[in-house]
Amino acid sequence: MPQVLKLLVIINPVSGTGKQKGIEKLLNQYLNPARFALDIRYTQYAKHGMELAKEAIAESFDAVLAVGGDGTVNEIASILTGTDVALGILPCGSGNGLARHLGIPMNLKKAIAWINKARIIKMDTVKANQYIFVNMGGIGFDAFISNKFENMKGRGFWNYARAVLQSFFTYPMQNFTIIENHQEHHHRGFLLSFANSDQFGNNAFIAPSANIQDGILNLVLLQKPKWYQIPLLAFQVFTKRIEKSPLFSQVKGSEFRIIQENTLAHLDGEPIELGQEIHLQVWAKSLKVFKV
Ligand SMILES: Nc1ncnc2c1ncn2[C@@H]1O[C@H](COP(=O)(O)OP(=O)(O)OP(=O)(O)O)[C@@H](O)[C@H]1O
Repeated sequence: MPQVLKLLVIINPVSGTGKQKGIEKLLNQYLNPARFALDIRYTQYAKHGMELAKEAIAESFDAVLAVGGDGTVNEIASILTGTDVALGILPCGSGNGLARHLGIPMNLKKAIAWINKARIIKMDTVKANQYIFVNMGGIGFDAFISNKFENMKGRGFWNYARAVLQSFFTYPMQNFTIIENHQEHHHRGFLLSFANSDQFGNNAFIAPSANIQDGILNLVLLQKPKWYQIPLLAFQVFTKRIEKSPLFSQVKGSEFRIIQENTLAHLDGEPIELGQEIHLQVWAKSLKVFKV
């Protein structure tokens, strides 16, 4: 008989639009007790997820189930990276990028059933200066939007779309320098995404060929579309066809230095001051995650 896994459930009560209310009842009802022994803790303030993940390691839990959005996943994953403690996700955020990439259902009852039958695989994570991200980082327009979105009251897809529309036409192109193997390449672009997985969240595929198990980071440079190019670009983003766009270019590698004009970046959707120089390094197969 398979071993019962000691599972710490970490719930962010303020993530997303409140889908996590009632989650304890669902877990008690649907999580397989023959496979998981549960303990449940709530985050009480920003970054508390990191402290709770440290408790999971100190208390010899086998796995953590993150109940929240990409920010909560990032906090917990950044602590579990390089350890034997596995990460599962019950998606309750606005974008749920990594959860979607892993194929976790957005419906919580179905997501719990998914966890019941999942196995554990190892995925890559990425170091960006002294921080870790698991899904997507970036500079330029998407960093600007993540900062704007954080300061907005509402969450969810439509509020995110509103933030994008409000700034899209006025946000200027930026200079980015990409340094790989001592070779400098100068670019101008609208955004530069650091893609470990293929999507931002909400099935917006900025890097359709990115894979969390290949030891490779896809750097995607996007040019600013003219207004009449937006419908086709949006179609290409949501149908995994963006690589066909003339606005898209990409380099792949495991280590880069990036120089930007600004100091703002985002890591897994959370805005962060990373400075003008960013050192990106893939940490291959460093995080255990649940996957069907
Ligand atoms: N009890 C709390 N009170 C206030 N902030 C919290 C609390 N618990 C966690 N946080 C913070 O909430 C922030 C948002 O969390 P998260 O990213 O999971 O949700 P979201 O922003 O709604 O989803 P998404 O990232 O998918 O848009 C994180 O930065 C986290 O540190």
